[in-house]
Amino acid sequence: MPVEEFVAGWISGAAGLILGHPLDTVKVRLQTQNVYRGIVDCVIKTYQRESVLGFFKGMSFPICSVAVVNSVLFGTYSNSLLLLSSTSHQDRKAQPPNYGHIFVAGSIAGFVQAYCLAPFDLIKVRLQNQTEPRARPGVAPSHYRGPLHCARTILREEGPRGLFRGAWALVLRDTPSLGLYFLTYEGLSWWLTSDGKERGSATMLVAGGFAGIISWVVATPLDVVKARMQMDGLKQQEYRGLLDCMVSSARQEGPGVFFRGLTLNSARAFPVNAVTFFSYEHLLRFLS
Ligand SMILES: C[N+](C)(C)CCCC[C@H](N)C(=O)O
Repeated sequence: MPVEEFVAGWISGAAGLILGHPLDTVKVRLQTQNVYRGIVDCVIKTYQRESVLGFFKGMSFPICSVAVVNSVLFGTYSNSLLLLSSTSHQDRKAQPPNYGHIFVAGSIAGFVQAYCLAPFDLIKVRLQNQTEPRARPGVAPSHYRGPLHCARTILREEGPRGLFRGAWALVLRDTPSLGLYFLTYEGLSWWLTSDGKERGSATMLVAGGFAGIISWVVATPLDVVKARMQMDGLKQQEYRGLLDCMVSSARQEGPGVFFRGLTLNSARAFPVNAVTFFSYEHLLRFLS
């Protein structure tokens, strides 16, 4: 089993994550809280109340978890593709990709990583949604004091299943959209590289960026549902399940609700995934 794919997946994921986190925080807030008039309003309010640090809330944990999640994603993808098409990373460069295999391998990887991601993502979303300024003497502390405290509190208040709230929405979001993610990346890379040539750095950046945008566009409706399900249960439970969350969100706020965060997801997706694939490919060359 090629281990270097896991290592490359981990490091490249971390690079992308740091770059995209501030935009991710703004997105999560817009998706789950109805107090902002738009992106600019949310940025200004966050900055005024919480300073630059507000945008980095909930980041320390994903930095650790990305090690697990992204290496599971890229490792499962490569190894599934190896099983399906019996070609290794090196051989695949030489022949045209089988897009069916790529989509299936990406979807399997998406399914597996969604389960690993679920608790980490839930904690991230809960912390990002705490809009209180940093704790000071005299000011009541936030409900969650940090990632571990958040995990313990959820376990106590909502039980172990609480940590997997929204997990189904996450699995549904990630299974097809990660299939599409790898499909776009491989397709565009193949198209941009002339016959017999090595894949160039610019190709990796462009193909990675577009893979990110396309997969996020497809994933955004379920991303909204997922974020709402994850926040549910904090005060009192509002939704009876995934379908109920979809129907009542659409009824109360119109179908446009499913596209909340689309602009931000896409703006964040390009640089994040350009850097992710670029560093992934270069690390693989270096490691193998
Ligand atoms: C499948 N979905 C679109 C949800 C995510 C795909 C991209 C994953 C990347 N780590 C990122 O955060 O952009």
